[in-house]
Amino acid sequence: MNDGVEIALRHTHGDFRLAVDMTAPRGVTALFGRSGAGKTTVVHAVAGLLRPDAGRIAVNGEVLTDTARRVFVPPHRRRLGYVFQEGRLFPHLSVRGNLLYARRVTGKGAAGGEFDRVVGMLGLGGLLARRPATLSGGEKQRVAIGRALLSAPRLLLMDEPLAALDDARKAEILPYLERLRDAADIPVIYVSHSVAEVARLATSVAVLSDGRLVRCGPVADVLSDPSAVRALGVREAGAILTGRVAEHHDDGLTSITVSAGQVILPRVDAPIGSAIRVRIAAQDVMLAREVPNQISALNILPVEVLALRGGGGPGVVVQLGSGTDRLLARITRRSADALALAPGMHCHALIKSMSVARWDVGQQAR
Ligand SMILES: Nc1ncnc2c1ncn2[C@@H]1O[C@H](COP(=O)(O)OP(=O)(O)OP(=O)(O)O)[C@@H](O)[C@H]1O
Repeated sequence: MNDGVEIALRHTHGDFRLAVDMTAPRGVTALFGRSGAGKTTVVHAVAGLLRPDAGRIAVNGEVLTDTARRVFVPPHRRRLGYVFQEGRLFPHLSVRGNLLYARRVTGKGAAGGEFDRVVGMLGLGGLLARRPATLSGGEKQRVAIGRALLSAPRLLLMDEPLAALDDARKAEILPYLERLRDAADIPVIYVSHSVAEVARLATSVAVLSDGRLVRCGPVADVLSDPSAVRALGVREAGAILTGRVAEHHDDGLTSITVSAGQVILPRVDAPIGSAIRVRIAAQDVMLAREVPNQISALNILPVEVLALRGGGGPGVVVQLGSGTDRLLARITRRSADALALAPGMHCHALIKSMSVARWDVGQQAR
């Protein structure tokens, strides 16, 4: 059967028109867009909370909505797990009671081994006897995710699950979401308007703008695509470097082996050999024709200019090949002209170690 979610939708809310054709493969597909882009409308259509004017939605080949054939499976029969911004746990039940709730209602759901697996994956073992009122926001969200998974869904919908949390709680829950991404064998649709979150968690990303799909594909491809920068936001734009932890140094830095060499970052809390991904913001990358000497930036990677894209303003976005990864650099047009940057040219990308935030470094299974 088809692995993933096929979404073809046409819908009008007043002046707002949604027209989306996309596939969310297995893994985490981020639905990214600014406020009002249409993300929630897509999620509601998938959940069966909205009947689109026209469209077809199928999960692993099973049709849930098909307006042409008058198919509309009601929400409660779609077997989807739904995680909202707020955990929406039952206050009168313990964490264990909340986790087992879906099973009690549907009579289906996970068997004992699955319960233990989900509790282990989300680190809920020590919380099982507690009531929701005694949990932090991040803990509540982990319970909500566990409850959704234990209803044995064929698809997990997560609608900005971190939006209500402060940065510290977000940072605490992200490693669990990474584990979920790497362990889940169902597609996950994850709504977000944070590029940093998308870079950290997504396998694929669909970028929505004004009800239209601007770009859809593997996360590393989309985040390094200069034509997606406007929709992602120029200040937030940045590409993903993948690598492995090579060495932890005594001065609080960690060396990472990447396909084009090594980069040095502030301490990465992961064992030697761990596979990691790092978001490098486009505005933190400088370019040089020659290897500069006597410069404070610790990271100098050989790169090839792949494309340049300017807008109406003084800046240009340069897409760079760095070994098998891609980077983006956002520099002034004046600098691009002074360096005579052109596709095919080899130069050097300079990245300050300290410009990479802890939040921008994530772990992945491989
Ligand atoms: N039931 C409705 N009736 C009329 N207009 C609606 C309805 N639901 C959504 N809209 C409009 O459709 C557009 C898309 O809304 P939607 O909630 O899908 O966006 P979003 O990307 O999820 O935004 P946010 O990040 O703010 O939640 C908005 O202009 C919104 O006002």
